[in-house]
Amino acid sequence: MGMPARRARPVRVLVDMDCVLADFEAGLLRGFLQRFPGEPHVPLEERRGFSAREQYRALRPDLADKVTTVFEAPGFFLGLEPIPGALEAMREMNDMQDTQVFICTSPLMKYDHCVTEKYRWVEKHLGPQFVERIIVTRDKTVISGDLLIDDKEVIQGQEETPSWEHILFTCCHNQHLALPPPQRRLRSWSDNWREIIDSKRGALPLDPDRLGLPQQ
Ligand SMILES: O=c1ccn([C@@H]2O[C@H](COP(=O)(O)O)[C@@H](O)[C@H]2O)c(=O)[nH]1
Ligand SMILES: [Mg+2]
Repeated sequence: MGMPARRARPVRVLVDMDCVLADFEAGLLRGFLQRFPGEPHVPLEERRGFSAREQYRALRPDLADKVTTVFEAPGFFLGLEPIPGALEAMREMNDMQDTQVFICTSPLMKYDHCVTEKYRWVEKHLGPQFVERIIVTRDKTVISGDLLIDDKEVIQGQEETPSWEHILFTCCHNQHLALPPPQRRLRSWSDNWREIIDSKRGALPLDPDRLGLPQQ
């Protein structure tokens, strides 16, 4: 008979929203061109660095505030298109055994529309079961997880050694970066995200059931 089966701890995956699930960069460029036709802009192939605001500032100082008005406007976050393959990947990940999925996203400081629209976006594209999985935080380092899939090249906060491994999700603004080993990339949702999740299973405390070892 033996002892009741004990399961291994699930792998907890934190998935960023802007540029990973929702196409922030394409929405921003589209909105900028509509709002400020005739002004210089940064084509997606030329985006460098996380902050669009700073790159527009470098192009011409007054463009920093102009580009910011685009992503602070009502309807901006709700209107973003899903990143190709993201919704299917999230549903599949959520159905995987021994896997917990959370959406981990940072709000704007000017949060009026951003926060509610992020919730509405998730409900619209992924459904209410994912709304329960939203974590909104300006500091992702204090959230515990095994993996954080995020397009931001450097993620810093109060916790110097976050529990998660940061997987850099490729986006126009980070595609040129050479990553310091052993940092890993996910090039798109067609890339090997399942393998990355499975690579974390070996690092978890071993399940005696699966090894045939006596349980304590
Ligand atoms: O130039 C920019 C570009 C983006 N933002 C905001 O940062 C967060 C990104 O959140 P993540 O969770 O890291 O994806 C989002 O609120 C963007 O609007 C910015 O402030 N300036
Ligand atoms: Mg992001």
